[in-house]
Amino acid sequence: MAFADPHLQIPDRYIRAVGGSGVVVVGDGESLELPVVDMARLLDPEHREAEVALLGSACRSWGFFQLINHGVDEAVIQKMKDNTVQFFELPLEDKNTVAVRPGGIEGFGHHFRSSAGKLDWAENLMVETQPFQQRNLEFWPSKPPTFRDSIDKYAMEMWNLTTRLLRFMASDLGVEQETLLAAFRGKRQTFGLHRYPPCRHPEKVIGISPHSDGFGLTLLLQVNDTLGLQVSKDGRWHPVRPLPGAFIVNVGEILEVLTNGRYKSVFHRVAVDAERGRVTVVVFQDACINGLVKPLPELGETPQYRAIGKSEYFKGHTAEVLGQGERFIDTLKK
Ligand SMILES: O=C(O)CCC(=O)C(=O)O
Ligand SMILES: [Fe+2]
Repeated sequence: MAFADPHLQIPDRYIRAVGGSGVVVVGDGESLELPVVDMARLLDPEHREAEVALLGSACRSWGFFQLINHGVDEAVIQKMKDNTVQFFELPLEDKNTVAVRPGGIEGFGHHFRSSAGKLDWAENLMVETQPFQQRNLEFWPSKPPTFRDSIDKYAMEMWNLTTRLLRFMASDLGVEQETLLAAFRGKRQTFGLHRYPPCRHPEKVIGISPHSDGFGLTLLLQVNDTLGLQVSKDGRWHPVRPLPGAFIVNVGEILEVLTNGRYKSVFHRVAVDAERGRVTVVVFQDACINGLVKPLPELGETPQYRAIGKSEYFKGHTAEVLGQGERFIDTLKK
């Protein structure tokens, strides 16, 4: 595999003519930091109002924030981190026992390809974790032995965290909590575990090409402190400096549509480091209203997006017909 031997030439299918990790990033001094939302303050009646406003403004202006004091069981987080690292350290043949199949999404392998057919400098494991009946355990690694249990417990924690966040988002948006929760309840939850190996020429490759997330809400956990994630704001890439123990949360395209454009789903990408690998655990929470992607009725008096069926939406989102800087939901705008 290309990643294994640091002395090998970088294969052409990873090399980006333009748009490698070297492209303009804001300098250290001028870099804006992501907003930081404090769950302890959201839960404290004395600070709630101000913190809800901060959460709302983060979702409206950045589409991203860091979440501290989130209350997720630290032992469950640690197990998930350890098992993810142990899985990626397995020999390739072990990882390939859950290899992604042609045309499939779940499993281990390379999942992301730019429109020019170039590969991202990463290996990934994708598994669907909810609804329970839809779990394909054949794609859940049996090594390390505690991995399945770790995924199961982490899945539950992430759903609970999602419901906590949605309640405060509903409050910011001025909608009934239940209306927003109902759009997410019982829907798909997908895990994306990513490993970005170091690369001797990071400027020639990219860990994940620029994209905006297609589901409702994304909850990202950095397993180590290697930098890499960059968020687009005002036409420039801002490196995210993860706070110890924080989650990085971002608005997906479906949440943008549900809020009728109030919250923003923004482009982000991952740059690769020359010396250090990076591992992340990403959980995507899906949403829809009676099988449709459309604005919540309470917010959609004048809908900004036309309603579309779920399967048509996913076909559109995954099709490689969009140019750089375009999102599928922009094609739904009225
Ligand atoms: O690993 C990261 O930092 C970002 C991953 C990501 O953007 C994704 O999985 O959609
Ligand atoms: Fe993403």
